[in-house]
Amino acid sequence: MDIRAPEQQYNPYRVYTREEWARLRDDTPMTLEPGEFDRLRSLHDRLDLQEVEDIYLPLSRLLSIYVDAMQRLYYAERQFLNIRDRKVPYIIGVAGSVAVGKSTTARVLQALLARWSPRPKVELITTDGFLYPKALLEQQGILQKKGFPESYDLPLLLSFLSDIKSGRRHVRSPVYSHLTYDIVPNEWAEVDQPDILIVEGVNVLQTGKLPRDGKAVPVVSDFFDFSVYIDADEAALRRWYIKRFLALRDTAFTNPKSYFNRYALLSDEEATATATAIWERTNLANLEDNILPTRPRATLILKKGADHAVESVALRRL
Ligand SMILES: Nc1ncnc2c1ncn2[C@@H]1O[C@H](COP(=O)(O)OP(=O)(O)O)[C@@H](O)[C@H]1O
Ligand SMILES: CC(C)(COP(=O)(O)O)[C@@H](O)C(=O)NCCC(=O)O
Repeated sequence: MDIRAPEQQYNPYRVYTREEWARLRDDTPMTLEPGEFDRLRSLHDRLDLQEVEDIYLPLSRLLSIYVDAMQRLYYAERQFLNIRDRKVPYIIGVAGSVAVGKSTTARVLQALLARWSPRPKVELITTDGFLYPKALLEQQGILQKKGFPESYDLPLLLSFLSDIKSGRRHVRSPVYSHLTYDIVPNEWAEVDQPDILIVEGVNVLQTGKLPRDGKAVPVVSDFFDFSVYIDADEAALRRWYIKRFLALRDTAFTNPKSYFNRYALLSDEEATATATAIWERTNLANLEDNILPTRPRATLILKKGADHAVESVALRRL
């Protein structure tokens, strides 16, 4: 037990206020066009010029240092071992609760990193493509646990990442549809030897239970070179989830093909009650049991305030 006062104990993270972090941008140029912000922003997330300048440009600068250093280490080791093979993709994981804004962060990073010079090939995948099909989740009685570790085809995700890291060409990932609430049959997203791959999903930092006999069991984050956890207080996440549900009721859910079409005619009060119930039963339970416990495994933690803006940044010490 560490009996030192909390302020004297070792903290694996250096923590920066938004203002301190923003200064680390240095002279990193803004490479996004004004018109791109709407395309990159998810429903109800916040993304403006200030957020990109203060948070994402310093992060892009930091990542360029990490990627460059890793490449040099990789070549040095290849020289030492006297082997020649192609360089492996650099993989960045993006984790956090449902409704925290992972998709926005992942898309902004993809856009910024793709504009480094010389232009790297930056691909993005979301882990929802590796959810089991709805029929299988129903059969196992876990449809209400969508997003929990047991709802994913983990061996398929691990073999996908292993193929990417081993330099395979045309690696395919299944595709998930929020509209049908299911995997799309016979549709694939293809990843073809990127320089950088961003892997976004609620559970990407999970380790599962490690076997007692010491047998090697890969976990998703074994394939990551860098990871970002997006954090926010539960009260804010709940509010964002409910607000998004109300917005989807008036848009996506009105499509007769939407799995949630039956919610399209709910009153504000009814929709709020339904969203609160889904939040508590599924997404809050998943946050508490499976997602939040992985936060201390991230390289970088972006903490958002009630207005979606990042208010502090924690970077793991090397
Ligand atoms: N039922 C739904 N119908 C349509 N789009 C949805 C639905 N649920 C979530 N989305 C969209 O899917 C994306 C991923 O959402 P989510 O997994 O909650 O991650 P995050 O909010 O952290 O990006 C977001 O762009 C969100 O707006
Ligand atoms: C599809 C998700 C599990 C997240 O997938 P991810 O890409 O993070 O693996 C989540 O967005 C979701 O739809 N959850 C189901 C419960 C709900 O409708 O809120």
